[in-house]
Amino acid sequence: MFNKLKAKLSGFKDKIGSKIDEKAVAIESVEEIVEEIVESDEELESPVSISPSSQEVLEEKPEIPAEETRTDPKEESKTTKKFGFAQKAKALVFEREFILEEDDLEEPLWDLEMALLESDIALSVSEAIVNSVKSQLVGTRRRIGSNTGNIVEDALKNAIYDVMSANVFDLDEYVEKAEKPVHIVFIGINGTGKTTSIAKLSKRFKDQGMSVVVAAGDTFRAGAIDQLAIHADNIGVKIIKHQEQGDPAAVIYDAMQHAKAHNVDVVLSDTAGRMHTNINLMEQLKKVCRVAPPDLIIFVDEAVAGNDAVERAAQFNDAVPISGSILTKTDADSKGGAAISIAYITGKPILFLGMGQGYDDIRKFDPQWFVDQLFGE
Ligand SMILES: Nc1nc2c(ncn2[C@@H]2O[C@H](COP(=O)(O)OP(=O)(O)OP(=O)(O)O)[C@@H](O)[C@H]2O)c(=O)[nH]1
Repeated sequence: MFNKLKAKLSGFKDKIGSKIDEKAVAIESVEEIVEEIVESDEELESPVSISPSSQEVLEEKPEIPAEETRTDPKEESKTTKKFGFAQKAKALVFEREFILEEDDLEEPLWDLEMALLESDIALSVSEAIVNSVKSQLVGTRRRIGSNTGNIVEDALKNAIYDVMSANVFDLDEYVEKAEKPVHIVFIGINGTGKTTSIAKLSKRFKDQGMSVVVAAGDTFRAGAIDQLAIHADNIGVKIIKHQEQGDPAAVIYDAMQHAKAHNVDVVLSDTAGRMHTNINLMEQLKKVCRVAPPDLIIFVDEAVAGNDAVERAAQFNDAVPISGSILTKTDADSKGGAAISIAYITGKPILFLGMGQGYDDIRKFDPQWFVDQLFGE
């Protein structure tokens, strides 16, 4: 997953890491070391070992408050047991520090932006990431340990996390608290994985102890109703269906009536795949939303479509405001562009990632997990 993007980010990290090494200068500083709190008399009598972080230790004896010397020995013992004190020493440490100027980063940042664009990350998102990395790295005096790569990695992680975590939304929490039945409509173009995602989420809700009905609102594509019926049968959830070419709004309305009559928790409505440019089908979608108003509209597209998926999400969002997206086929996506861009561009969060064809191959989206994947082994 995302292997090409990982390699590109790693290349940037190495480049800036070498630049930092080039610019870093050694500095000396005195550091106060406070050793562990001494808890008892016995420990007080034994010498306390100090392991300074560098060559020279400037000694400093433990300080005992003057009035303690006047107290009864038993009381003193109690006092030290109760409060203890810290063993202190000062060490002369050698560290390195650096300041990166804008000039130092100009070329690597340009390369980073190109790498992000080649990974199908939308232009405005690439710019946001590059600007964030720049503002984190340029101009501030920073001290470094031995690993310069961590400084760059942290800057990249922060930048990518920020663009991905727009309006994070917890679907499980929403469904748990919402008035039932919760109605979720799935939209998107053909073949991106709407039906499969409905099947995966049906199983997920069922595993959480909820009752689920699926509505076969894709009356347009031959075989779509049967496909959903097979999933429903495999998972053990009820399906509401009409004839092919029937009115999807009527099917979905019936599914909601059934759910209300039988205290069903969640209704997941399939719809026919459509291009956002197909005016008739978009009108049909609006009709579905009028007749059986959804609590949530989830846009489904495939991660492998990259920028196209992001543009489609934005256009669908203009037609019928989406609540969030599911990106499918991330198991086959080496670029990661759609996953990184879609929340930033639509202002609506990614809710789940499809990661395979099995019913359990769905993962609740967590931007931190995603960012960690990009820098993991
Ligand atoms: N590798 C992989 N394949 C997936 C994933 N999600 C769906 N698919 C496959 O993508 C193909 C299309 O999935 P569907 O669920 O039929 O797509 P759809 O959007 O309902 O298609 P239409 O009914 O034509 O609108 C199927 O072969 C799925 O098994 C995924 O996360 N990973």
